[in-house]
Order: sequence, then C-alpha cells, then structure tokens
Amino acid sequence: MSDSNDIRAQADALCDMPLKKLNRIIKRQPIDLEFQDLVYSVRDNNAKGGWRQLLKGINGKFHSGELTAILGPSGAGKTTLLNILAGYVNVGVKGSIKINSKARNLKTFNKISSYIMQEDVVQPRLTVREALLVAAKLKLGSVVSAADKIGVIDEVINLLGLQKCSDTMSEYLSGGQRKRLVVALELVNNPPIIFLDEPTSGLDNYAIKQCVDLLQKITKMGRTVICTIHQPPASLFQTFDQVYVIASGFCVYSGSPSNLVPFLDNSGYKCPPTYTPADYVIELVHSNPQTITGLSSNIQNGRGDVITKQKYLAEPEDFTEVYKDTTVQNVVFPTTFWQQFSILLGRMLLQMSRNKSMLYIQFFHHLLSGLLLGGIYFGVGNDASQTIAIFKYCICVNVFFMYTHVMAPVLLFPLEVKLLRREYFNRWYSLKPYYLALTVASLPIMLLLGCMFLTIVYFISYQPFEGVRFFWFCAMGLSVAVCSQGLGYAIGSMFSITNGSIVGPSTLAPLLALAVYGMGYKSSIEPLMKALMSLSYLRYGMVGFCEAIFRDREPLDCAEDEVYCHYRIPEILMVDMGMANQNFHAQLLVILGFALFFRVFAYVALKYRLTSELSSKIMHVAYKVFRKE
Ligand SMILES: Nc1ncnc2c1ncn2[C@@H]1O[C@H](COP(=O)(O)OP(=O)(O)OP(=O)(O)O)[C@@H](O)[C@H]1O
Repeated sequence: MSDSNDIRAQADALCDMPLKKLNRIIKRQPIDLEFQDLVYSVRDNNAKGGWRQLLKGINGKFHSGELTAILGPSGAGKTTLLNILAGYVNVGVKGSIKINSKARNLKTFNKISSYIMQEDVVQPRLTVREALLVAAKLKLGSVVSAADKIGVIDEVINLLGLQKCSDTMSEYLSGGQRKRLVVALELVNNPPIIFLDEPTSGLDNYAIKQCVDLLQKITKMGRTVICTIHQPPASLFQTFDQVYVIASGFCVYSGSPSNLVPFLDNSGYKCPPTYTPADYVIELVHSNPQTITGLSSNIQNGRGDVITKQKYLAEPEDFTEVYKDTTVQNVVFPTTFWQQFSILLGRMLLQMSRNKSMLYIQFFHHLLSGLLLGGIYFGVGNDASQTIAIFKYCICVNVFFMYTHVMAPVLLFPLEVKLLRREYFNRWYSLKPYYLALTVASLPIMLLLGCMFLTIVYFISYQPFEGVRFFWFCAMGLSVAVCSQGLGYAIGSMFSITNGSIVGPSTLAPLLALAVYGMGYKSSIEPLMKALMSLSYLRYGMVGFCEAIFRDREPLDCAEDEVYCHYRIPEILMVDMGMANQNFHAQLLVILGFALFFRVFAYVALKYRLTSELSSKIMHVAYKVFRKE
C-alpha cells in the first residue's frame, strides 16, 4: 500500500516537473532505424528443410522522437525482432537494417544504442545514486569531469523520478523503481536509440502508465525508443507514436495507433466498441490465424506505414555525423582497461563488504570447520600410531578447500552473469578487466579465511612447529582453493544454478575418486588409470599436503608399550600410498597450472555465454560440419 502511494506521489511529482533536457550529457545525433525483408531462421528438426522461420520478411521504419511499441500475441516474435534490431542476435538473420538510410555498422551502432532486456537485474548492494555513479564513470569516462558526472546523475534521477529512493539500496527497490533504475543506468550516456523488452511486465496499471509516460519524455528529447509490450492498457494505447503489430513472424500492422481501427475496418474486421484496438487485433490474429496473411498483405508486411502525423523533433542527420561524436570516434570504450578494472574492483569490494551475512557465513564456516577437523585429529601430529590418521587429515583438508571454493561460484556466479549480460552488451566495459577484477576481489577473503582455517587445523592437530613446513602447508591449501574457485567459475560460467548444482558435484566426485585411487596398492596402478589420475588436480593436492606434512620428518613418537610402529618413518607410508619420490614444488606448480587453465577456460566460457553472436556462429559451424558428415 505504502509502495503504491509512493509510486503515486512520485508520479504526481513527475507530472508537475518541467520536462528537462539532459543538458550536461553529450549531444547525440537523432537516429532513424529501418529494416527491410527481415528473415530470421532457427534450426528445427521438425520443420520443413530443418529450419523454422521466426521472422518472415518483415519491414518497418522507426523514427527519432517517436515511441514505438511492438505488440503481438505471445510467441509472435516480438523479443526476436528486438534482439535483432538491437544487434543482440545477428547470425541466421537475412535482410537489411539501415540507420539514417545507411547500412548499419554493428560496431558503431552498439556504441550508441542501449538494450534493456526483460530481466531487470541490478547490482543489489549499491544505492541508486552509487549505481548511477558507477555507470557514469564507466560510460562517460574521463572526458566528462567528476562535477559534470554528478550533474548528469542528478538530472537522470530527476527525470526518472528516483529522488525519493536515490539513497535506497537497489535490492530494496519496488518493481517499478527497479525498472526505472535500469532505464536510468542506460540513460547516463544519452544513447540516441533505446530498446526495451517488456518494460512494463509485472507492473500494475498505474505503474505501467508511469513507465510509458517516462518513455514518452525520453522520446521527446529526440531519441528513438522502441519497446515490446504484451497488451497495453486501453488508456495508454494512444500515447504511443507508432505501433508495430506482429503475429507468427509477419507484420500485420505498422502505423499510428489511431489508424489501427480504420485499417482493420478496411481489411474487413470491425473492432467492437467494447474492445480496445490492441486487444482486438491480438485476439483476432490469435483466434483466427487466416487473418494474418490478409492483414500482412494489406500492410505489405510492414512496408506500408499507416501514419497520420509525423512529428520529428529534429530532422535526422546523416549517420556519418555520429562518427564525428568524440565519444564514438575510434574509441572502443570511453575508459581504459585499468580504469575499468579499478571501478569494477571498487564496486565488487564495496558490495562484498556490505554483504555482512555472506561474510559471517564464510567466517563461521572456516572457523567451525577448522575447529571440527582440528578436534577430530587433535594431537595426532607426531604420534607414530596415528600416521594413517594424519594421512586422512590431509585428505580432509584437501576436500574442505575443494568443496568450499567450487560450490560457492557454481551457485552464485550464474546470478552475476545475468547482471553482466546487460552491462557487457551495452558496452560499459570489456570482459577482461571485469574478469580480472572478479578474480582479484575474491582473493583477500579467500586468503585470509583460508589461512585462519589452516592455522587452526595445523596447530590443534599438533603438526611440527616448523615455520617452513607451515608455510608450504598453507601454500598448498591456498593453491587448491584458488584452483577450485577457478573450476567453480568455469562451471558457473557455463551452466545455470540448477544445472550447475548437478554438474558441480558430479565433476568433483570423479576428481576425488581419481585423487585417492591406487593408494595402498603401491605401483600396481594401470597406465590408463595413471593417465586419468594426472587429470585430477586434487591428486596433486593430496600429494602436496602429504609432502608438506611428511617430508624430511624425524621419526615420529612411538608409545613405550608399542612393540612395532610400522609408520614411525612417514616415508614408508608415502611409499605404500604410491606417493614415493614426489617433488612438492612440482605438485604446487601443477596445481597453479590447473588454476590458470580453469581461469582461462572460465573466461572463454563466459565470453561464449555473453556473446550470442559468437555462440550462434559456433553452433552454425558445428551444424554444418556434422551435416556434411
Ligand atoms: N533460438 C530459438 N530457437 C528456437 N525457437 C526460438 C528461438 N528463439 C525464439 N524462438 C521461438 O520463436 C517464437 C517467438 O519468440 P519470442 O520470444 O520472440 O516471442 P514473443 O513475441 O516475444 O513472446 P512473449 O510475448 O511471450 O515474450 C517462439 O515460438 C519461440 O519459442
């Protein structure tokens, strides 16, 4: 209730507010977007020829200074069309897309357009103002002074009616506020063309009106705003400048909202007075698919606009002007690699420090696990009758680092990928500095808590008071942690949380089995198994921990009443466990090699996941290769 009052109050304030131009923001050229004979096909084994056309030769023109709504029944192809127009999907697309009558140059277009996807995820532990500041730093670069960046943020906050929640953490924003924040984040660099996929989904009618009013305001500053919308409320339908209706991949109407009813009338379909035109056309094409062909041919599949008024605020200029814009000209990103790295690292560390529950959970997990493990193996360190127990203790320490650091990114990273997708596609930063910042940001907590755990288990279990031995024991533990985290990121980059939570443990189980395979069988391990074992980084961890604890040890203490202490000399155990003559430093180096491999693999997987063009291209090539075979 209070939330809806809040929305209402903000909306009233917004209506009273004079329309502000984003005066401090770099001026951009107006953009007209035109597409002709757009066909998009996807692989479908059930379809004729093995391909299914999702868009069937559609045409259209969206103007600057106009708010265009793409309407249609569910599954009509609205998101598909928006993905293609925004440049998010390119492979499998035929036809032409023009910007101000010139063929679209995707690289330049990506720099000047913004795509707000349906998932309106935001950085949870930043206030609205902080989130905007990060966006401004990344998107405006050092060309714009710090004072002007603050000015831009204030203007955007006012424009989008976010004043009252400007100091609220993003995770506590209402659905409508979150959507406005996502729009605000993309507005800071004043993109001349903005795509929004279902910006009104999940909002009540009042919030939808507020959202559409906002889009109108943005549009009237000369931008081209194109959004998909499921079924606009009757009161809002007329507020769009242009509606573009698609059904089953065909365009069945393109033009001003007021002309939809006469168009349907002329095509032989009378809109009953009890219906809104949008509801009627959607129901018509849904209930009677034959109408699609007739309507589509009457509108020439989008070629014949039915527009009564054309009210551009600014005449679109030649697209070559856009290249003269200093922020676009030959600049890949407005900020350098290291600027991006430091801004992103700062954002990650700030959010981590605010995630108190996560910090407490991690702290107590390490503390309690250390006390438990230390307690189980209390005082075994120099006891010759407990050499096997010390060996099991090494396995436990290895397993602790493996599970702790693999499973956390497997479960958490997929959420981060959703956030990353929008920012990366809208060219806030490149993936390399992001990935480096991600790696560096996780290190302090990992190293600190890892050392705490290792100290507890080392000393409670009475391992030798030798600085060098303790150092190598810690080095091995932290290396296994870094390596496991890399594996976790690799899995988290490739799979959703659901799939990752299955893939993670199913990857770890064989790795663990291979790590301990053959222990107690001396040299009787088959060559194939030896080769497989060499693929398990945990095996190197196992050997490394045993080496750190057992190598160059004085004979262990044997109880006076003990007649024979078989493993008094730990090297005998190492021989029995198939770990004789191993080099500790070699184990450490191999683990670090695995860590590097997993990190690079995770980076490539992430790039593949984020770049739909790259993934589609690979799928296309793979399909062609297999088809030939
Ligand atoms: N990559 C793909 N492979 C196969 N089919 C796809 C692919 N992408 C989309 N489709 C199919 O294309 C059709 C159009 O999908 P799209 O998401 O564009 O619909 P939409 O109009 O946005 O629907 P909604 O309003 O429900 O979001 C759907 O039937 C969908 O299943």
